[in-house]
Parts: sequence; structure tokens; C-alpha cells
Amino acid sequence: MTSAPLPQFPPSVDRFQQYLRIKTVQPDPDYSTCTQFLLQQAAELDLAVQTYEMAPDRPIVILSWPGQDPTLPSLALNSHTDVVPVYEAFWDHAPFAAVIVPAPSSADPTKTEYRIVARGAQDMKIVGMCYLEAIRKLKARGITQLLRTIHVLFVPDEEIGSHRGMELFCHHPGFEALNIGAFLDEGVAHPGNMYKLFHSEKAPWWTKFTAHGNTGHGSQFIQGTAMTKIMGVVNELLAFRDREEHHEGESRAQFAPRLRLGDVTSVNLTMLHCGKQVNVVPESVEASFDIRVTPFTDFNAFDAYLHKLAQDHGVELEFIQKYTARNITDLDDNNPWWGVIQNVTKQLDIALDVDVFAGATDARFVRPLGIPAFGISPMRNTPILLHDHNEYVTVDCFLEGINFYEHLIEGLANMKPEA
Ligand SMILES: CSCC[C@H](NC=O)C(=O)O
Ligand SMILES: [Zn+2]
Ligand SMILES: [Zn+2]
Repeated sequence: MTSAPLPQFPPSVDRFQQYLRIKTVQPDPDYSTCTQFLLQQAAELDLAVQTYEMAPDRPIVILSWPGQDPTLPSLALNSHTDVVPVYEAFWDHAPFAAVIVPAPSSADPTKTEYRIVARGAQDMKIVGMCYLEAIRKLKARGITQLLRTIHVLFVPDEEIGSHRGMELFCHHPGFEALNIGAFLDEGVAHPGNMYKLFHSEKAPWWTKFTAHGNTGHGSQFIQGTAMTKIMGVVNELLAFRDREEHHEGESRAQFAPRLRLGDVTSVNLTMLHCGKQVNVVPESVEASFDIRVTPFTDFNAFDAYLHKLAQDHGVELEFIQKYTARNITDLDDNNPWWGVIQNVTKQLDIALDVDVFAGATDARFVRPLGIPAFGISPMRNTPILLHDHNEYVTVDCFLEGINFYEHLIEGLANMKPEA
């Protein structure tokens, strides 16, 4: 191992490392250290602070920069502070040390890149820190106020469904008081030379089937067992999965030729519970599926399909999670924020890959309120490592992200009200 000294990086990199070192890892995130860190940032940046708790020890921290005209709809910059757990044995560096590691550049192997390795580097502490560093740069340029107010939201528990976070806060008077005109949230890294921009998301339908049946000795041909019933459901849903994965069926034609993950419904059998002993036929079996329904589907028809499936096989159906609101931000001439995003990215020579997000973010609570929401994480030429081992972003990627938000925030917050 060579140990050439690292180059001198700007102080923003050190602040990013500090944020990454706070163990806001589920299932027991250290939110109090995180809040202290954010309050420190607010003090340095001279931003106003509000905190809310929808549940004890689940802080929502909002840093605000009042605009020249605070009556205009504001710009919300959202990021979640929690991160997903790690399989530490599979990491080459401690996941909360945020060390910087030189490596051959993925874009040009003759060059060296510097990887900041940490859980949350991509998902999504880079985004939260870029928002703050962009504001720092705007203020350093001598800008005391933009036209519109900016609210930077740091929210808890997104990784476990936001039930004690944005799911409640979006209906709280404190949210309404923010008077949000546009909402930015996370996307994912892009392995190519462009940014992903998500204007919609798939709907999580976490579906549990429970079968009951006859029991008896494992040596007999017992009839009507829970297992035979559940296997009927499993086989059908895995066949459906196959059809979706391979884009078969009439209804798919409308999306051709641009069929991607966001345009089809994914199915994974993720949990199975049954059995007491090998020679005892189980009385009950539970099979749970993580289904992500494309927003281009007829939710009522899909619901009827699942209920019929349960009925045909004599099993019970329960939704652990079932999202049915309209979760699409229309990208058209009626959406002036989208026009600004297009202009800014064009000026910065950043191509956008518009898509439907396969996972679920906090934007799904905001879009149904009629607020346009955009999922962007400013990472290009970067492998997608969210929730994976050895998650990292490069120093250059982080610095580009700051520059990106500096211009995007300026453009969006200075957007003139419509005539
Ligand atoms: C549907 S609640 C869980 C939300 C979670 N979000 C990020 O991974 C996801 O599984 O998409
Ligand atoms: Zn995330
Ligand atoms: Zn995540």
C-alpha cells in the first residue's frame, strides 16, 4: 500500500466528513448529535432554525434563508438524515470513518480520484451537505437575499417509511407555514455522464398473504394444506413478475420503445414464515411481497387482481403498505420550476435523464399536495451504491454538486412570479 499524502481539499470536504461520521444509522439513529451538527451549520451560515418532532427523538430540523419577498412560494430543499444499516465485514473501510481513499478514476484510469467512503455518502448526506455548502457559497459571493425564501429540511426515518417523519409533518401546520412552491429531494447516482431527474415514483404495495390449512404427519398426502394454497399465489405472482420484467402484454405497448424499470411493476418475494418441525405439516404460511407498482397502472384494477388471486387460492390478503395517491409532477409549460431546472442544467452542461424512481422517497407525501417535486442527486459517472457495501462519492463529485446547487438554488429562488 502506498501512502502518498492526500491533496489539500477545501474545508467543505471536512464538513461533509463530519456529517458522515455521525451514526444516524437505523434502527437506532443518533439524531441528537446530528441536530447539534445542523444547528452549528445554521449558526455559521446565519440561517434561522425551527425544529419539530412528530414523535419523540425524531427531529425535523429546518434551516431557513428568508427571501426578499417572503410572500412568494418558497423553495424547499429536502434531505433525510438517517442511513441504512451496514454489513460491516464487507466494507474495506469503517463505514462511519468517512476516510478518503485514492483510486484510479472510473472515468479516466490514468488519473486518480479521491473517494469519500461512508454509509450515507450517496444516500443522501451528499445532497444535504451540498445544499448547505451551496448556500455558503452564495452568501460568500455577497448575496444577502434571494427573491424567494429557501427552507432546507433535514428529516428523520425516511429509510423506514417516514411514519414518524414526513408522512406526518406534511399535514402539520408547520409544513403549511413553509408555503412551499417547489420541493427538491433525492435521486440516485448515474453511471453515465448525466444526472437522473425523477418526476415520479413507483407506489410501494407491501403485500402479505396468509394461508391456513390441514395439518398432520409429514409422511402423508394431506389435502388442502396451507403450503399448497400459498404456492398457488407465489407461482402466479412470480409469473406476473416475469411478464413485467420482460415487458410482455398489450398494456405495455404504449410505453415502447422506452421501457424501463419505472414503467413496469416489480415483485419480490421477500419474507416467508412457516413451519414448526420437518415432519409436521404447517397449519399456516405467510408470504410477503415487496411490490412496486408503476404509476402508469390502474391501481383499482391491480388491487382487484390481488384480491382475486387471494380469493382463488383461499388465502387472506393484507397490505402492510399501500400507496395510491397520484405521485407525478408534470413536466410541462405549466411548471415554471421545470423550465428553470432545464435552463440551469443546460448552462452547466449537465444532461438530465428524466425517469420514474423505483424506490420511495419523501417526495411521495408532497406531490399529492399539489407541490411540484424533483428527485435529483448530483452524481454522474458514479456507480449506484445506495444501500450497498463500500458506498462512496468522489471529492470531485461532491464539489461539482455544490456548484450545481449554487446555480440551481439561485435560479429557482430568483424565479419571478408568474404574470
Ligand atoms: C416504502 S417505505 C420505505 C421507503 C424506502 N426508501 C428508501 O429506500 C423504500 O423501500 O423505497
Ligand atoms: Zn435516500
Ligand atoms: Zn435509502
